[in-house]
Amino acid sequence: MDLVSIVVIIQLFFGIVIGLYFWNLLKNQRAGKNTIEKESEKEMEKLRAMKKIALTAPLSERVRPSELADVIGQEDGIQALRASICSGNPQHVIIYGPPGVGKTAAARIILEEAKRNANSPFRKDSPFIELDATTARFDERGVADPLIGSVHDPIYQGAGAMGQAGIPQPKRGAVSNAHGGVLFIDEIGELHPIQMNKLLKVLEDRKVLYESAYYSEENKNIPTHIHQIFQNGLPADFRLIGATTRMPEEIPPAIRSRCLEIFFRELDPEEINIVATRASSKINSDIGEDALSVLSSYARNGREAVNMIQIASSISKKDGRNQITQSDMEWVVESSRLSPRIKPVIYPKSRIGKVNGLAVLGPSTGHILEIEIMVLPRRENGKITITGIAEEETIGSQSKQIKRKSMARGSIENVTTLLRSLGVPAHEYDVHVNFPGGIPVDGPSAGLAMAIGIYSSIQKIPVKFDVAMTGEISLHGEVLPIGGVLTKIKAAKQAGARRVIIPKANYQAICDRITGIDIIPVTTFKEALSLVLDMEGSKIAVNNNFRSDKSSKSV
Ligand SMILES: Nc1ncnc2c1ncn2[C@@H]1O[C@H](COP(=O)(O)OP(=O)(O)OP(=O)(O)O)[C@@H](O)[C@H]1O
Repeated sequence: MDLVSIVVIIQLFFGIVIGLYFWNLLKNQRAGKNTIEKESEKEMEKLRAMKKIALTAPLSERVRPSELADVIGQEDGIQALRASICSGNPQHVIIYGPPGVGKTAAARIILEEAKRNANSPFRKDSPFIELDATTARFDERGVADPLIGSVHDPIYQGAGAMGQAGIPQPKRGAVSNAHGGVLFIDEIGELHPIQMNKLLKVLEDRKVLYESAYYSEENKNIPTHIHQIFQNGLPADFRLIGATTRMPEEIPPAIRSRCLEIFFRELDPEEINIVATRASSKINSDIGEDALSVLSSYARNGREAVNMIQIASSISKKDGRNQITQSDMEWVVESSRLSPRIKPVIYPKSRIGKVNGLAVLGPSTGHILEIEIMVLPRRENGKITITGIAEEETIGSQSKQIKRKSMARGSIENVTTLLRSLGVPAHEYDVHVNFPGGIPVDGPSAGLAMAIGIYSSIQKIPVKFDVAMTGEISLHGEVLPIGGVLTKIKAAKQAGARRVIIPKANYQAICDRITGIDIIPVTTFKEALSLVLDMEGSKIAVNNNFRSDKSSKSV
């Protein structure tokens, strides 16, 4: 055998070995593919079977408002939402409000309403993308970010054909999915500060810019669309609607300044009843007045009302009835351990050292705040005790927080100095100011009420029972503006006050439209004093006082 034949045989041998190797590889690949296909077919079968099973939709879904008119009691908020989203130039929006009062419901409907306006930049197919900030977790390395999107680098397993070719692949996030439409972020106040900063950048640029160490402009393997995305960004031009149960001060100022701020309020019992009646009719149940009255004294919001109806109707239907009775509802209250909704009302009699202050709880819920003050002749230096307030408060955003001494405490020191300067010897007394009711009060807006209360206690003149008041007080006796004045006026009216004293600087044209309560703007403490002291009651009070407390000093 010559050398050539040997080489040919060796070549043939290696040819056969290599051929067998690739044939085997191909066979394995085919077998693998077949197995995957078979496996996938089995899983698809299971999925199809799962899809056929469906329980009835929860009542909360069946009664979800489908148009804005179905959202009860939020007329002011909805008007503002319409103005900001349905115009020819829609704005970003943040909706503040307590839980379960229709924020999400209204946000879900508003885009459809905007599309009906011929001048709206939203198109018929503009998307509505929803994201819950409490679950939108992200990876600090940018591997996965449901809000902004991320880059799938070729180092990751399962990067597919592109990954094997060393190509980084941008993955769209909610901001790009919402391009041309609305991005609704529920609980926007819970967004991680890094995500919030990235969102601000997207709002500014109206596109998302991606980076990857694996991207190179020179890489000819990278497809054109990926070059485009890395070089020009991925479009993300949308209008943001954020919803939050937090207070405006807790939301980063940078996002607030880019958004129109809208407030949804707590529903009152009559509105809760409307939500509940609609919910029961959706499930073909009747509900009587007495059952409704139990429901509305416990349900604090629309969601709670719907849930209570759902449970009560299950009980009645189990007994073969279509009528939800009072005892069904009482059973729901009892078994769910619900505590009654307290409706604060003013005390019906003028008293010394008792003043109706006003507070805002949460972003848009007002409360009447009975403040009680007692003065006793001082033992030493004139002690000031203040109870029922927050001892210190935290201000700022998640990224930067500052703790400071309670402003209510600081404000009472201003009050006693002011009273001394007006010739009222507050320093000759130990003063105790109490905010009963278990709500930790804070902020300077009770200053006016405290000053009136201390004056009343020292001079033994009762404060009119049907007047409520709010305002910060300066050392020179000016009544300074405060926040949430409209919410406070409504709370005063609901509690039965006939007059409400507010700082003049807070008076707005809208106040003229509020009926059922006199709104009196003041600029000074003295002005307020002349309006709220019950001089009629004072003679009786002074006489009583001398009988009961001979040791207290008369001034
Ligand atoms: N003002 C309302 N009018 C009619 N139905 C309401 C209203 N508020 C709440 N509901 C009912 O309660 C359900 C929950 O309301 P929704 O999710 O809109 O509240 P939310 O304010 O967004 O609360 P959260 O802050 O907890 O998300 C709605 O689907 C609806 O059935």
